[in-house]
Amino acid sequence: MRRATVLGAGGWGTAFALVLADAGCDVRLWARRPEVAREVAERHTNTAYLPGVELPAAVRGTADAAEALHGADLVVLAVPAQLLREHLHRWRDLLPPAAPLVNLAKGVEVGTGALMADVVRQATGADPGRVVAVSGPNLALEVARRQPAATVVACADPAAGHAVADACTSAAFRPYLSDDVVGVEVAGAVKNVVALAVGIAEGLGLGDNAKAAVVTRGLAETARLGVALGARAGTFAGLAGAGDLVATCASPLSRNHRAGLALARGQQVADVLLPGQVAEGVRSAPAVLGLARRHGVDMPLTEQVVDVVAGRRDAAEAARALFARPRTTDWI
Ligand SMILES: NC(=O)c1ccc[n+]([C@@H]2O[C@H](COP(=O)([O-])OP(=O)(O)OC[C@H]3O[C@@H](n4cnc5c(N)ncnc54)[C@H](O)[C@@H]3O)[C@@H](O)[C@H]2O)c1
Ligand SMILES: O=P(O)(O)OC[C@H](O)CO
Repeated sequence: MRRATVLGAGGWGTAFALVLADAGCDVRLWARRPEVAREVAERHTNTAYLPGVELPAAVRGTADAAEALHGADLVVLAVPAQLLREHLHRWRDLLPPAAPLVNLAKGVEVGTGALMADVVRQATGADPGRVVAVSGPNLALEVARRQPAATVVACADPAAGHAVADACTSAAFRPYLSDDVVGVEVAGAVKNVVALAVGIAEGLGLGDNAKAAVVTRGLAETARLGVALGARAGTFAGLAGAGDLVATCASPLSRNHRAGLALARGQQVADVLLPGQVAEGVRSAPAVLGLARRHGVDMPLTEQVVDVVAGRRDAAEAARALFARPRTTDWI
């Protein structure tokens, strides 16, 4: 039995811990708040993030990072994107030297424009072959309820990718492998921005044709950015690209989708999230746009989302501005 440590006990960290346990791993789940760690350890639940879900006995909760990381064969990072670097600095000396470091966060770092795998490498000094990204259409509550889901495990080193995929393959969770870490991470980060745009379109009552246009043009600008950063275009047609967009943009479970709806209705994003929950697109959107501008990539949807989130432009005006753009070519 492999020993896995999940650092971060929000919705996805906890659901992924359940998947690892179902796949036969012995799992330590680190929670920042001692009361969450205690609830996981004593009652096998994390009701704040995954109501109605019972965790397997093989998932053990702790608020002590040293205890969580001792002897780990696999380390899963499940903290929000903007908090990843500072947490890794804190944990650096506790990380087992050879264990793969698996990032679950979907975002771009504000200030540096770094993708999460770069943050992991920079903050830990880990070799790129040890850094793994897991991303796909994986709404945490569905995964925790063991509703079937597929994902992408991306790593520059196929052996590390296979080891991580083995550790998280269960009857209801099916990983696909990739070596396109940049593509998988760009797809995951930008889909949150596109989901905000879809939520905004829905909140404005624009209809399904408009939402389909936002999803498709959103995917086109995601792929443009990814390719400029060295990703393969095909990655964006896969689970981490089109797959995750379909799930996130269609589901009321998506926090980014709900946040977009709130913005269109003039509500605050915080009004539609649970305390401590994150809608990563809100913080990452300006970082995505900054990255795109540095690489000369046009991202008109992201540009409008950034302005709406910042309160510089109202949602209806943003939709009109997109329709008033000069005609362009379909894909990509
Ligand atoms: N929830 C999903 O369905 C899902 C699926 C795939 C990927 N993800 C990604 O996984 C990452 C983690 O999301 P999640 O859904 O597990 O989180 P969540 O939104 O359910 O909870 C937020 C997490 O951040 C922690 N947190 C909040 N403020 C903090 C602070 N100041 N310092 C330290 N920790 C703090 C909370 O304790 C909690 O663990 C995100 O990047 C998200 O995009 C989420
Ligand atoms: O709830 P969201 O919007 O963060 O989306 C969750 C996952 O990323 C879906 O794959």
